[in-house]
Amino acid sequence: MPEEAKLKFETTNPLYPVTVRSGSTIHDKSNQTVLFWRDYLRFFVHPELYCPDKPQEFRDLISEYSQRTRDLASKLLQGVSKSLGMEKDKIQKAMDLDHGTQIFAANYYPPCPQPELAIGIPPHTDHGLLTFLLQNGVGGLEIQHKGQWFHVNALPNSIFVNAADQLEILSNGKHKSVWHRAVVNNEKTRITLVVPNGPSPDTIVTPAAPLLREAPAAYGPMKYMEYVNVQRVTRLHEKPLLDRLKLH
Ligand SMILES: O=C(O)CCC(=O)C(=O)O
Ligand SMILES: [Fe+2]
Repeated sequence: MPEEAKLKFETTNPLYPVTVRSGSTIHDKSNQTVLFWRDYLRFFVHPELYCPDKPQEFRDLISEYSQRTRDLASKLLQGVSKSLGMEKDKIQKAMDLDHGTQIFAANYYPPCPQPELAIGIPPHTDHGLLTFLLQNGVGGLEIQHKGQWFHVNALPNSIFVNAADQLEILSNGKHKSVWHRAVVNNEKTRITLVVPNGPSPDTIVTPAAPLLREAPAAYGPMKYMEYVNVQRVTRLHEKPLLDRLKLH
C-alpha cells in the first residue's frame, strides 16, 4: 500500500474500522520500556466490509475469505452448541451471527536483533467467540496454561483456533478463553493472518440459559461493543477483563 494511503488509515483507536500501525514503544506498569515489534493492517470485514478499496483484487479476496471463514465459524459454533447439550443453532441465534462482528488482521513481525527486549503482541485474551490464525510457517504464538507459557506448534497449512472471551461467558466458563502472546525472533520474518469472529455489536452476551439449569451464572451480562471498548482501555498487561465480570 502506498505511504499516503497508509497514513489515511493511521489511528490508535481499535474501534476505527481500518487500522494501520507500525511498531511503537510503551511503558509497562514498572515503567520498563517495551518495544512492540509488529506492523499490522486491521479492519472490520463484517457486518460491513471496511477493506481498503485498492488494490481491488485484495478487496475481492478478503470479501471471499471473510465469507468462507464466517461459514467455518458458524459450523464450529454449531458443534460447540451441540457439545454443550444445546440445539445446534442456539449460539448462532443468541449471538446474532448473521450480523456477527468479524475482523481481518495481517501481522508482520520482521526479525528483531534483540528479541528479549521486544514483544510482538503482549499477553491478552481475544474479545470475541473464536479467533482463527494462519501463519507463514514461522512460530511465535504462545499460550499460557497453569501459569506457564507454551509455544504453539501449529501444523503447516492449518488454521489455529483460539476460544475467546464471549465464548467463555456464553458457555458459562466451560470453554476457557485463551491467554496468549506473540514473541519475536532474530532470524525469520513472521506473518500471521488473524480473523476474530464475534457476536453482533449490539448483542448482550450472558451465559446461555440452558446451561443455567446445571450451575448458576458465572458472569454478568454485557453488550459486546461495550466489552470491546472497556477491554481497549484496560488491555495491556492487565488482568483479563473477564475476571472482573466473574460473579463468583
Ligand atoms: O500473531 C500472532 O501470533 C498472535 C496474534 C493475536 O493474538 C491477535 O491478533 O490477537
Ligand atoms: Fe490475540
